Amino acid sequence: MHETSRTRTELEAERDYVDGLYERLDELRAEKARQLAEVRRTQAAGSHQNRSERDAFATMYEDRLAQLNAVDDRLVFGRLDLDSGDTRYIGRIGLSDEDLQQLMVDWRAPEAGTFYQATAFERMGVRRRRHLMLSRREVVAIEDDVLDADLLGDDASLQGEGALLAALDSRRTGQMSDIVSTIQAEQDRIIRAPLPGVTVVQGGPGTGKTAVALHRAAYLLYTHRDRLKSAGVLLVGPTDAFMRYIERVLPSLGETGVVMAGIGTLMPGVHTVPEVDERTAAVKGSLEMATVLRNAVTNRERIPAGDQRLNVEGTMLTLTPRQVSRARERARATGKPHNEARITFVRTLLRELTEQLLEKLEESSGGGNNADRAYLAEDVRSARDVRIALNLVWMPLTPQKLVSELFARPELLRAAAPTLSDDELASLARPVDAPWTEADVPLLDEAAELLGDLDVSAGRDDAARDQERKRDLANAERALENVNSSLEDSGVDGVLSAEDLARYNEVAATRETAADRAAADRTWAYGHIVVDEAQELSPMQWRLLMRRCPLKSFTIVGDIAQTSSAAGSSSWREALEPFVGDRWRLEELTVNYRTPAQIAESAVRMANAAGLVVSAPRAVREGRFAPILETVTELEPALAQAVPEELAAIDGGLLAVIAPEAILPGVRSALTADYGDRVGSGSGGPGQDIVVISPRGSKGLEFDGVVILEPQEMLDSAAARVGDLYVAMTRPTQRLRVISTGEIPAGIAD
Ligand SMILES: Nc1ncnc2c1ncn2[C@@H]1O[C@H](COP(=O)(O)OP(=O)(O)OP(=O)(O)O)[C@@H](O)[C@H]1O
Repeated sequence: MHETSRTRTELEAERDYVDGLYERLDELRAEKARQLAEVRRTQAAGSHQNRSERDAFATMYEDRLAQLNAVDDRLVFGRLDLDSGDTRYIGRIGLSDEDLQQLMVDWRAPEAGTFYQATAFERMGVRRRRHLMLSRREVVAIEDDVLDADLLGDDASLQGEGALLAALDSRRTGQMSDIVSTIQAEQDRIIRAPLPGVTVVQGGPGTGKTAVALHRAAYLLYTHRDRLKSAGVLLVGPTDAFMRYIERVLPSLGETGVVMAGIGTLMPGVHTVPEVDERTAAVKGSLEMATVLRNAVTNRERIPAGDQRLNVEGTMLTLTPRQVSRARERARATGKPHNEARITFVRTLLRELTEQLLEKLEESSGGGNNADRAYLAEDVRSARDVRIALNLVWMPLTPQKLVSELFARPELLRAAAPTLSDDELASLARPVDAPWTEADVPLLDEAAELLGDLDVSAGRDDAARDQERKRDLANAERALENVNSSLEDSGVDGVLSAEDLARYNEVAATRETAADRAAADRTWAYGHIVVDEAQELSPMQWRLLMRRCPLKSFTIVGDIAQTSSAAGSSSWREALEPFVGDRWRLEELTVNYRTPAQIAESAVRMANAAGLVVSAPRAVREGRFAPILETVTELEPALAQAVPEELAAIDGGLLAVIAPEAILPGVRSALTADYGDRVGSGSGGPGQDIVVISPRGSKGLEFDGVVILEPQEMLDSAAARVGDLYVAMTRPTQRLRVISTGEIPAGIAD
């Protein structure tokens, strides 16, 4: 048969099959919608238990429906033809027909692994791998990798090259998209790495670290559902702009159970601003702060200088330093945090003061006093003098109060931080009502650990919640016996467990998702944590994250060469050693999927010339445009000329103007004057095709075109790091233009 007509017939056959898959998807959606409507209709009636069961089902159907709706785009993307003669379709979720015959395998399932891993050298039972490219619901192209050594050319390392290059060349939207159809073998190995332990993924710019981190989160939730579902997975990124950039990827993979948080948002209820002063960030980020905070807390458990006279209902009692000191020892011996140990402290002193009151009253009445001890204890407890005296020596504290007063009162800070230099102390000083910064979050978290629960009655709430959960679980088990069969979902996921249903029950009761609850609870212990741009984390931030995952199950992705925070790391070993010793494994990503070779090479030359050693990944694309370098006398006219030219060259794509922090406001207002609402920040919003951003703000993001202003300034300014310019230069997917009123930094040109 003629080649093109053969391809046409194949294409038609694939279209038919894919039509069938969408039909099945629509059927399942209709079924879920019907079940949901039915449950809602009967919701009002019945006993409390019946109602909560129905709520649970309603929530579950809503979740399933949302999942089915999320996978419409590029539902299926691959097909494997196996040595056994079987054919297997790979897609975003698993689908089976009514007779439970498998129609499509979930990309995360073990049987789908070969789609990403098989090569001509190690075929893994695969004869042919086919990539299906869809536009809406229609197959528009197919591309085959024939894994038969005789038929192959030299380079077998890129899988589905056509599909991959099409994905890489597509215009950027300001929102990251998933790469599920073109995951490459070295990425897949990391995505499917075992759950336990710490996996560090080091990779240069554009090697897909963020993509891998997100797909790994989805893979882990799918594969280790039982272990991770209730504990959840936390994904931490550097900035809110970055979190917005990646927020749609997981839903498009059908996952809603991941808590995504910027590192500055991990203290519930505390809103933060960036820490602008590098020196302050470095001091706050160092592990010494853990000791400083411990000292700050113990210094707030004071011994008064002399005896205190306390008036209790007209009788004068004496509180001696020795009494306070003994009570403090007892309280500290409980090993509890400050606020909780305070109960022992107060109880001990109240008992002693009550004793004293009793003695005094007996003395004054000649031994004949028979006042009820309980009454006297109450008198002591409620006496104003007593309350003030006890509070002065052992004040109940919130983390916010401890930290804000520590930084606002030099004498407190000096006493708590004897090892910090005057400069370091000065960098921490600030007014008591200053806004919280991102670097304060781990300090507040540390303080919360040292202080414990302020409202000790919260302990009772926890107990009540536990009790309720046990009851939910028992109800769920009973309910499941009756209805398990109706839960079978014809192939979309498996059968629910009692735990599942209990979780849905809880969720239904509180009307929030498990992820919401986790995000709102500072002490939530996650089953796994994925950290992106991890090189930026300070030791104190690491310490916080380690606390959030007692199992120490982490995926850590980053690039040491891109570190820009003064508090960040210069080696993975140094960053992780204090927490996990050498118990971590290193994986590397070596291919740059974003930046064309001409631009990537220029960035590497610049970094090397400035003394930064970078791992230089191999760029997948040559690129059509060499970087444009301009030395000008005045910046503004040069920018005014460059922007329209670049916009035209990227033909409706997204353009970033990356400038040093100091000139950013001027650049923004100049561009806003010309382009109005089209100018945005971060990765841009709807209708925005120009963003103005600092090098650090651009971290993790990407754009079709990038204009860098004053590159030398990015290297020279007080807080500058070579990594800043390196990050800026590696953001474009198509074009780079560098404009400078001074020298163009060495290495950028050939
Ligand atoms: N296998 C792949 N198929 C298609 N696109 C890919 C693949 N791997 C990576 N990409 C694309 O390459 C670009 C860079 O990926 P990503 O942002 O994850 O890289 P990164 O290593 O986190 O980069 P950086 O460290 O510079 O922020 C993204 O547009 C991503 O979608």
